[in-house]
Amino acid sequence: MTASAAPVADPHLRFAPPAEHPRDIVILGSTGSIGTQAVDVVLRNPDRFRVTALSAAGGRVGLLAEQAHLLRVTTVGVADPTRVAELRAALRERYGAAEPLPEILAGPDAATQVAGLPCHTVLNGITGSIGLAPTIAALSAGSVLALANKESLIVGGPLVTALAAPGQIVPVDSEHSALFQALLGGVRREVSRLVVTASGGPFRGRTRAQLAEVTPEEALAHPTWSMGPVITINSATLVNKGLEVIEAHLLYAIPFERIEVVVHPQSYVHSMVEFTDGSTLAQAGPPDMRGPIALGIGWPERVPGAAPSCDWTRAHTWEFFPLDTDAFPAVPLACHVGSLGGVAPAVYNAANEECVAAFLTGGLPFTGIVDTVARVVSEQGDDAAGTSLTVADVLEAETRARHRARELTGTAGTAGAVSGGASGAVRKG
Ligand SMILES: NC(=O)C1=CN([C@@H]2O[C@H](COP(=O)(O)OP(=O)(O)OC[C@H]3O[C@@H](n4cnc5c(N)ncnc54)[C@H](OP(=O)(O)O)[C@@H]3O)[C@@H](O)[C@H]2O)C=CC1
Ligand SMILES: CC(=O)[C@@H](O)[C@H](O)COP(=O)(O)O
Ligand SMILES: [Mn+2]
Repeated sequence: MTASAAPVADPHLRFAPPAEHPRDIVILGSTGSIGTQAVDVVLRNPDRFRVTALSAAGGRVGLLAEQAHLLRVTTVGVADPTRVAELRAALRERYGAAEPLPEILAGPDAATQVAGLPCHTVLNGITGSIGLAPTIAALSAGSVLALANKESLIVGGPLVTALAAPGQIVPVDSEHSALFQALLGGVRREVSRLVVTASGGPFRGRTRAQLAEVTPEEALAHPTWSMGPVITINSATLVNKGLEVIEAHLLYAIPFERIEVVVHPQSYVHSMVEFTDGSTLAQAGPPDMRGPIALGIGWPERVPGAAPSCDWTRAHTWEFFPLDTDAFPAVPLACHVGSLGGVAPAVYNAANEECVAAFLTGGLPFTGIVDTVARVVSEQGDDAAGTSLTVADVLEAETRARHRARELTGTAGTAGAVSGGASGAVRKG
């Protein structure tokens, strides 16, 4: 895959005009881990941010209604149309009888419609490749895209990078926010390597044989971050780090050979940029996503007190280890699909989303996740690899990969992925 010559995330460029306060923000996935932390950042900074619209799948309508009321939004989107009556009742309870309710958009395209509303910045905090259409809508509307939903960039690949103007995407993923900040230390031709840190997940140090019997409960116990279930399992398999290497390649137009992963169990150093003169710039802070979220929606300004800073009065140690790719082959597999390009990253991601669902429901052993993804990639990853990509290509590749993953895991006919994927509609299962 050749990344576009101009990086879509570039801290030296300002896509939007100088910030006006308060800045209008749209939050997609507002009821999730990223979304609730974003709401927290906004509520603590009412002079800087005004949220105009929210969207969610529909699993937590009480929370969604509470957020809508607290933020006084004009529009609420919900992907599952069967939850509208409950949402309206929850809104009415909070707004009282007299006050008009926000407009409700419902159905599989609700998030995409919300993403296309006029605003300064759209924060995409949806989980899974179902975030692709909203990402495209936000970019097409000319908004800044504060991107947590890495899957949309990865499955869309050159489609998304071609649509984004240089500087239009501001990363929210902690590693990519760190790279973004460290890249300010030099110009692109002076960058020699991107070094992406990985916590190593709850099973760091185990051999492949020791991974065979681990349970969903153990895999959901991330050592340093509290996140939604899909990314938490992805951190345990290191698929998250594989996705993040592709994400770094697409955001910063750096070839895979110059992107490295290093295991750093404390999750204080969020990533590093090495420059041609041998100097390395690292970005650090205690693991707290409110920092990258605030930077993503506030860029180019920093939000004072957004997240705690390091406590240098206390002795502590930061360790770094090489990645064990025998126990955790997801990262080299991701580099392989990233280099193939075309739909190969979409196949990797779609198969993984299905396998994570199968693992969480007890239908697949932990090591079966990446084994199955590798099998689906070997069968389907070369299809349309490296060719120009359309949304239809991505959706078709995803459907085939999901189908094959379900066949291989024996979950065909079940509810499937936690998020329905780029071609799906709403949260299932
Ligand atoms: N959590 C974290 O710290 C980090 C997350 N990320 C990335 O951010 C994204 C979100 O992760 P996270 O917050 O952990 O996930 P969660 O599972 O906690 O939240 C997902 C959110 O997406 C919503 N959603 C799901 N499907 C749809 C849909 N079809 N339309 C609209 N909304 C939908 C959910 O709604 P509902 O509540 O109704 O189900 C929920 O609000 C992922 O891409 C993840 O990889 C990246 C770095 C860190
Ligand atoms: C907070 C964040 O950005 C996550 O993507 C985090 O990086 C997950 O931790 P791992 O390093 O274990 O994947
Ligand atoms: Mn991350």
